[in-house]
Amino acid sequence: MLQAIGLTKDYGDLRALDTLDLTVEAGEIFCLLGANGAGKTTTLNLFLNFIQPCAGEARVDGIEVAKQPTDAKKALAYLPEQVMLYPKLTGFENLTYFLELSGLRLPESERNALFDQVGLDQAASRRRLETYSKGMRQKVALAIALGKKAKALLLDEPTSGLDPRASKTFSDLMTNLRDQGMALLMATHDLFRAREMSDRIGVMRSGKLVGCYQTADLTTAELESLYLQHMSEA
Ligand SMILES: Nc1ncnc2c1ncn2[C@@H]1O[C@H](COP(=O)(O)OP(=O)(O)OP(=O)(O)O)[C@@H](O)[C@H]1O
Repeated sequence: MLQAIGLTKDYGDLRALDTLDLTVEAGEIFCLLGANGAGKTTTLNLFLNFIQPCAGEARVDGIEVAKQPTDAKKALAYLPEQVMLYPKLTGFENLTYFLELSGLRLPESERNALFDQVGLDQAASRRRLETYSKGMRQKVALAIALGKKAKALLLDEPTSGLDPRASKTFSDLMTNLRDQGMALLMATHDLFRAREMSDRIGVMRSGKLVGCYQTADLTTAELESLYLQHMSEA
């Protein structure tokens, strides 16, 4: 569903992403780990067409992002570290507005059902977004993604700033989306949650994918040890 083929991005002399080859299948959660500046956000930004590759391709559902950005975008949803929604509108109004921007007019019952799916109760969905916690704002963004029937979800540092309970709720939601067939690519520093929710984990360093692991084969301690080993390699 998500495919990077020799994907490369330079900023002047700096190679921010170096010939990345990566596939995330439908029904899979792939977590990208790596130190600050390793190239995780650059990877997401290339899939989102926020930036252009210097070489290689990013593909979404077989569509080359740089060549057909509008079509690629239809299949994608994005959850940035800080969800950008309208603070003066309610969660429900935000959902309605963003779905309409995507050309979707769903009956109220279906919009309510989207909030049920992400675990935001109806009373809360009628409150202004400025009163929401980070976890609640994420739920609105996920309801929008579900409403759009996005096939793939890109996430940047989604669990930073979430308390342990909200983080666990978030993790359960992600595995639920995965089980519905969505492909999820997540940049994170949260080894514990990455280990808990993902199917595969990639470790990036200096723009390169230096390790790729099946999560089921690893304990959190083993993952941490592997991660530190990669970070200490010159
Ligand atoms: N617009 C830009 N101009 C110049 N350099 C950039 C730009 N955006 C990113 N970089 C550089 O590209 C490299 C990769 O950055 P990127 O944001 O992808 O890292 P990251 O792995 O997401 O880090 P973090 O964990 O801090 O979010 C870094 O060295 C960064 O300074």
